[in-house]
Amino acid sequence: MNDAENVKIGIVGAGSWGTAIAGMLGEKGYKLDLWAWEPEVCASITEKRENDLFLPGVRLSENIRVSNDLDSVTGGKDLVVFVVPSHVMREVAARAAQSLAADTVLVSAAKGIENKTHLTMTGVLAEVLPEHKDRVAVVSGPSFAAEVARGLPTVVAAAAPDPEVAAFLQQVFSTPFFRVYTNTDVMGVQLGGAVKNVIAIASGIVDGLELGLNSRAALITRGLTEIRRLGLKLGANAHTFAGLSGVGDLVLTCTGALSRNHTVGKMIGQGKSLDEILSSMSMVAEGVRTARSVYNLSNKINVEMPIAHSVYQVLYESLKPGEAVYQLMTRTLKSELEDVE
Ligand SMILES: NC(=O)c1ccc[n+]([C@@H]2O[C@H](COP(=O)([O-])OP(=O)(O)OC[C@H]3O[C@@H](n4cnc5c(N)ncnc54)[C@H](O)[C@@H]3O)[C@@H](O)[C@H]2O)c1
Ligand SMILES: O=P(O)(O)OC[C@H](O)CO
Repeated sequence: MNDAENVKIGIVGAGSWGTAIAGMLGEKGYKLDLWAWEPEVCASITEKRENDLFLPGVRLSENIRVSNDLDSVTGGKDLVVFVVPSHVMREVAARAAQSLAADTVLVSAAKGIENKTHLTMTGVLAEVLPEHKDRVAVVSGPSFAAEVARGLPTVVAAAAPDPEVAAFLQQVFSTPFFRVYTNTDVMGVQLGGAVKNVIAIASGIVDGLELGLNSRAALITRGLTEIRRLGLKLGANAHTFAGLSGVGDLVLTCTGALSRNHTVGKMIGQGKSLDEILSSMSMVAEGVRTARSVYNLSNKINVEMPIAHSVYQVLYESLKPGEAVYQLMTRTLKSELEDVE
């Protein structure tokens, strides 16, 4: 593995998060390539040094070279960071296959679970790019792009099955305002990041219905129980859910006004329809699709996830938000210690 200073980096995806990561690594001194899907994003960054579609108001380092040509961004790199929405990860990764060098480390910075396969994003990358499967990692944690872009202190986890790969990523990504902890629990780190988006929709609904702070705290706590239950069934480490990618990201997304997932939930709680909400958004709220994956996956492997199921029913089966709350509150009474391992 190349030492962290001389690493050649490609970033695939110039939405708000890919652009913020590129900006941060560019400021750190890396000369890097950034792939944008939209020609207008490419033009905006090239001409104005700003991504006015997805991260307006943030001046981007001259070290970033942006392109619509995927192969030129992924070819000959030591590290390629995939930051596209989860529903296009498979298609974009497949397009990158021919240009990737054999020893390139692949990182997912996206948060989602694929609808058809129920794979996490590193699962998708490993399936599409099998020769890289031992070098697939994830960076995840409480990190609003807009705050990272402003240089506000942020702390996340980098997880890879190989601790050396995780340590390499820690060196590459860390700055005085972006601190990275390593982990080897790739499944746990990703489940925390993906499923918190579903719980954040529920939290937004509670806020939209003006149900108060007690409700929100309860939702975060019981939401974490659901995430951990799913994670343990899928082989994750329980400690990961007490960490940055677990409770850290869950609290941020359930309480932060910057969250797209929380915003979607809030508008639903205020009476808007999902179609109406999604047609007014250019950004992705991953929890909307992940709710479907979590519903089907948890049914398949028999994991009890009542909050996540309620979100699914509100989004896709016309359950009224107030009715969902009533159903959750009147479930069979149980012991809190049932869920402690
Ligand atoms: N924005 C954040 O604060 C943040 C933080 C951490 C993780 N993430 C995760 O990063 C991932 C990317 O989200 P984002 O917030 O950067 O995106 P965004 O919502 O800001 O922008 C949408 C992105 O989707 C891309 N896109 C849409 N259709 C596409 C297609 N067919 N092919 C390729 N690209 C397509 C657009 O080019 C753009 O990059 C998501 O999984 C998200 O959960 C986001
Ligand atoms: O805006 P959201 O809801 O997609 O959340 C963004 C990040 O995942 C927060 O860590």
